[in-house]
Amino acid sequence: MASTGDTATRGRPNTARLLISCADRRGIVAAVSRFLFDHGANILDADQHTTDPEGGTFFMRMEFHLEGLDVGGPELERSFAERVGEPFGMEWRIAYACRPKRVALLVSREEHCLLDLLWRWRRGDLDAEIALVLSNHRDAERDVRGFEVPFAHVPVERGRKPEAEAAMLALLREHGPFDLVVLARYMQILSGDFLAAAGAPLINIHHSFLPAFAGADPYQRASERGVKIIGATAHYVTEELDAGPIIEQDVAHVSHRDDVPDLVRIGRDIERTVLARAVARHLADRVLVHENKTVVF
Ligand SMILES: Nc1nc2c(c(=O)[nH]1)N[C@@H](CN(C=O)c1ccc(C(=O)N[C@@H](CCC(=O)O)C(=O)O)cc1)CN2
Repeated sequence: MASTGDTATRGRPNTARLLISCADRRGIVAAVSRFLFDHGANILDADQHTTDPEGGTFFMRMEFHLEGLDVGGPELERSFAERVGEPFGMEWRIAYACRPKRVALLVSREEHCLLDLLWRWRRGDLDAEIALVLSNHRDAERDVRGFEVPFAHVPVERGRKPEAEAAMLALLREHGPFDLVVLARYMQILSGDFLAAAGAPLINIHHSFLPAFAGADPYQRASERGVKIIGATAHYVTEELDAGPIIEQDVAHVSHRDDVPDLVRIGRDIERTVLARAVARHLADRVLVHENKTVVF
């Protein structure tokens, strides 16, 4: 399992990230680099990927210094659209790293992923502002308040999930805007209406190596199947349960000697590390989604 070092997301101040996807063709890298050069940008990091040089899809991430730029953000974006974006038929955006992204965390009873993210944030290893924790239980309340983060309890009563989701959306609006909502072992299925209204992408940590054992109780089902590895998967949340674009995964070996509590215990470390990696990559604008898959730079 990789070290936690790869979850640090200290953004470079005064930089921006240009993210691009488009039909692959010759001249894209040259056009983007020339555009940035012409506007006085100093490129700090460049990465690209193509699914197929002949007719595939091209992806690019360029990180560059804003210092020395001859125009401001809005004019830069207007100029990029005219000179590069439209001629190449690009889907693109520019993310400015000047302000930390605002993050809300959702949790149910299992607190290991929540606390891991809060500890990384307090240590300065997560370049974000964690501005709200929502939970359908009160178990984490005392710990969250210890981090001086607002905590709200929104119970989900049987047959009254729409009311709970409405209350959660109101709290997200009150404490927002948010750039990301993280389901840190939040164990309620969210409706499509909630996802559409949340106002930010959502990342979930599923406690199995998807697509195996999607849904509830994956460790119980894995044990019954006699698996020799268990895993965790961080993915963007879609209306279809545990079927969103996968961002990060990892596994650990287990054996016939491990019962379900052992799998749960071993799984906790995988879950929290995988989630932290996925959140870090999202916060660093390193994840592009195409169809139901991701390109992670
Ligand atoms: N729309 C989505 N909502 C959620 C997703 C998702 O991918 N899309 N991921 C889940 C997390 N999860 C597994 O990782 C999961 C959570 C809950 C359940 C489930 O069956 N929940 C029951 C109630 C359980 C309870 O009351 O304790 C339910 O919601 O009816 C399965 C998988 C988070 N949400």
